[in-house]
Amino acid sequence: MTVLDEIIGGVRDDLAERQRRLPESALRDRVAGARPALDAAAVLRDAAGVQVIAEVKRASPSKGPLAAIPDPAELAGAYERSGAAAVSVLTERRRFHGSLADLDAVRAAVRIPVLRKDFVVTPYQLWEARAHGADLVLLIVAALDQPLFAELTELARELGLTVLTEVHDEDEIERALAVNASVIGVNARNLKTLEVDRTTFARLAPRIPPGVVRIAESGIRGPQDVAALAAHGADAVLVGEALVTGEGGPGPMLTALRDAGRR
Ligand SMILES: O=P(O)(O)OC[C@@H](O)[C@@H](O)c1c[nH]c2ccccc12
Repeated sequence: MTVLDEIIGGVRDDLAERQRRLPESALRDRVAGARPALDAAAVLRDAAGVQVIAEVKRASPSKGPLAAIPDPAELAGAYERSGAAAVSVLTERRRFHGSLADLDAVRAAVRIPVLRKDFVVTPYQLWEARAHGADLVLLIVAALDQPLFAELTELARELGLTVLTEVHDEDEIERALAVNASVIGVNARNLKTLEVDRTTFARLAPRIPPGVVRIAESGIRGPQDVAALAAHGADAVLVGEALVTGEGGPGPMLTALRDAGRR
């Protein structure tokens, strides 16, 4: 059993509990009354430089607790003021200490696109994402078989959500392209082993066709890493730990990351 399998087991248990409390039909009603999702793909590609998706991240399976983040809305506001293109909110509870309440708080606090970052394995979670104001949703190819991945991609699009399709090898890029993924995130962390390989983006980026938004995810420590990823064609970077643990708050680090990604 991999770490990913273990995480998904917990996600399914928590999900069953939420589904008992709130039927999908109630979520659908909420979605019908929600304001439409923002066009996030357009925001993530900007000729002026590498865009930063800043993550609200309290903890991770690999590092344990990172930051308490008592007020996610305040952190997200700081991200927005410091020039983040989008905010990622981890909603997984057991390993990342996140929640849909965090997503609600962040959604209410910022005008930029918001990503629901979780281990999505059922349509219900996509309805949840939209009902709670997400513009983007993460789909992890390694967590899904191809028919389910295709089904979730299609439903997400119907809901107006931009899919950030996460891959970590060549085979997964092929699977992403088979469903016409428009935004691909290359995760330097292998979710089955939790190991980070910082050469992953440089190796895989050439396999992603032009026209697809290319995002480098995980293990970005500071400006030097962003400069290297920019040279390898990253449109955006997804950063958690370096922002939530940075001295002097997230602002200075975010500014430095953006400066390093200028073109
Ligand atoms: O904290 P980091 O190393 O900057 O990583 C952020 C983000 O890439 C990471 O949280 C992440 C990427 N893909 C995921 C999938 C699930 C949970 C978390 C993730």
